[in-house]
Amino acid sequence: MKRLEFDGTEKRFLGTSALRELTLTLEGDKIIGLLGRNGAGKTTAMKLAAGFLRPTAGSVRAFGEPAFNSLFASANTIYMSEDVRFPYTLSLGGILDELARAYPNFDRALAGRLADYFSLPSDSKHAALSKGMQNTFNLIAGLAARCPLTLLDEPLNGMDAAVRKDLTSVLLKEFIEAPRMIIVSGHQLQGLEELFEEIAILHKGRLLRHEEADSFKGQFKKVSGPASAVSAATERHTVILRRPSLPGMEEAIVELGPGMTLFAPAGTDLAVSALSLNDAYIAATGGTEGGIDRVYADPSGENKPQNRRHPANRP
Ligand SMILES: Nc1ncnc2c1ncn2[C@@H]1O[C@H](COP(=O)(O)OP(=O)(O)OP(=O)(O)O)[C@@H](O)[C@H]1O
Repeated sequence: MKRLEFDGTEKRFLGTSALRELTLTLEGDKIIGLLGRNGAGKTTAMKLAAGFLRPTAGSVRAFGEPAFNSLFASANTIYMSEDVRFPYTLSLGGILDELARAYPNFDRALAGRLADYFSLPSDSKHAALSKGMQNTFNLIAGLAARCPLTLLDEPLNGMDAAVRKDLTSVLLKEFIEAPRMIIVSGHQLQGLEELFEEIAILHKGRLLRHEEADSFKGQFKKVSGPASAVSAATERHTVILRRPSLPGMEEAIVELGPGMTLFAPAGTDLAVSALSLNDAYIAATGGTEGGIDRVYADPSGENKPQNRRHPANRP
């Protein structure tokens, strides 16, 4: 049974198209990164998957059933984000008790231990917590529910570095302890990138990429060295960003053509290095030569991006 299927899914809000013709099938127990810049459509896709929104056109199916209005799908799905609010009258402990009643796999004891570890007192009110603490609590609750389809919308927003590091470990431990499909959205990966087996990138409401994280990452390289050597080495690839570094030197980020590789020729000063998943995804969704430096170097705006072939540059 397919866990989650978007088929020609469109979602419009009055005049805005949040998602356009999204066709994407996700299967199996794995941690999947749903990536995209601000406004790409990640939250909309997650809320459609959770059955909170009805698609304008096309369909969204979870566990083989329409996600919207399916009791079976909603009993097996949990969506968490920093915007999820709980009844004001309940304490944190009370919220965990209620969630344990709603979700059959909810590990109430573990949720309590995690809440203690992250200094979230059982008798506190959710609304009285700081933003980062609210999001920490929401993530604990979302993971302790152990739902077969777990949707975490920007789960590390607002957390300090130490909490982020701990919660990244919690996410991995939880996945190992109770394998499920965990979809994590974000525009800043904040250390989560090592967890992703698969990624889907949304860009301006459309699916830009869907593939294994390692294979995606391997398609991008950073090339730096003398300008002429950088030009020669990158001419057969899609140049995403190119900028001067030291005098006479340049650095470029390229996307390799299918089946192509790029090595620094022996005896040259050219350096070729891999990109992190975070940088590769930014490159894939950036697509303007020169990056922010171009704005400062060319105040007239006449020197428009040259790389119109890049998918991220399509209107
Ligand atoms: N309820 C709404 N009413 C009107 N427009 C909306 C609504 N929800 C989302 N949008 C629009 O749909 C588009 C996609 O928004 P969405 O929140 O899904 O993106 P996102 O990728 O999650 O962005 P971010 O990373 O900034 O949270 C945006 O242009 C947004 O303004």
